[in-house]
Amino acid sequence: MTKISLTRPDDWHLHLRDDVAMQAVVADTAHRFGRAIIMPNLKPPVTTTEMAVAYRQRILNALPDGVCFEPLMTLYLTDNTTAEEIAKAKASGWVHGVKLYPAGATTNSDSGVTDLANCAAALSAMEELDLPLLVHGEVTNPLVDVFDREQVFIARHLVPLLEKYPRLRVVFEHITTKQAVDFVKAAPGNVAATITAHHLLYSRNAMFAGGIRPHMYCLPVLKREEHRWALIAAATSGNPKFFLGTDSAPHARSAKESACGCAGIYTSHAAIELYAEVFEAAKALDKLEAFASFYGADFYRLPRNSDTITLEKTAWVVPAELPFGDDKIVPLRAGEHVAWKLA
Ligand SMILES: NC(=O)N[C@@H](CC(=O)O)C(=O)O
Ligand SMILES: [Zn+2]
Ligand SMILES: [Zn+2]
Repeated sequence: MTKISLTRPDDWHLHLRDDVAMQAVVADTAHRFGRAIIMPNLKPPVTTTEMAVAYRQRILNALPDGVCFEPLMTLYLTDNTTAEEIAKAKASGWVHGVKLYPAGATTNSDSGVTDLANCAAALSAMEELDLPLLVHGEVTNPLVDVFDREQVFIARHLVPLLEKYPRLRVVFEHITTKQAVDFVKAAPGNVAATITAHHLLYSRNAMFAGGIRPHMYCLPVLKREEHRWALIAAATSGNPKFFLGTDSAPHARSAKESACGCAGIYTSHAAIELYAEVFEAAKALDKLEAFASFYGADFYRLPRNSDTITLEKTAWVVPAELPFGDDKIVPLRAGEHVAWKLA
């Protein structure tokens, strides 16, 4: 196969940042995807509907002329999020989910939730109003091994959460383990998961290939090869609970190449192309469209896109770096080939 057309995909997990950083990256997403779920972990975080609506407008203002792209906004859940704020978010029509960051789990999660018990009113309101909870599913206990934090989160937090709020729609974001795949498969229909391109393409070996590779560091951290196989099997299975979410998370080169480098991998410049590589290698290109363009929209109860994109099997070289305000981003595959190209 040398060319494929698919319904325009959506990205169900994306970091666009703000200001000049956003200006540098938003076109990469908007050229490929019709919509994206925009993560709220700005500084300060997007904790109110008012902030989300203002952020949405800044995203629209940053779009290149003539490009049609719909940012789907989210709120950042804190210990203090009220049921009133949830009602406001739902009523606005612009907010499509509320993001749970366990405090300290990842980039800009300092204002995140310290104990889910503090969020009872907000979670009840979300269940009642049918506003999905989007979860960064890792425990933060420093005694838990960093490679086990996702599987421990399932048992300690996700299972009790779904017992308490059985009708709450939950997206387990950027899953990285076989345990997460098994959990989502066995869960009822109100539970789904996003899977990134980098967790489908790389195992943790990639972080240490010939030396330490800060641009391959993200959270949840890359896992063993056997987990990657489980993710590929889930993504290519045709199970509508698994859909595309890049978690493209740009950081300045200087912040990544540091004694304490930031977590996050930038993939928006080649996002759908990278997924095409995975699906082709798994001999499942026929499953790509539903994973990328149907299942997420269905879960979020939004119409599927009606236009299409075309990918060609033409290798191209990713630039060594991309502009990022005063700094640069080192994108995934910098200086290396990507097998598919957006026509
Ligand atoms: N994925 C990452 O490694 N980083 C994300 C945060 C997140 O999604 O956890 C970021 O905002 O940089
Ligand atoms: Zn996360
Ligand atoms: Zn993320």
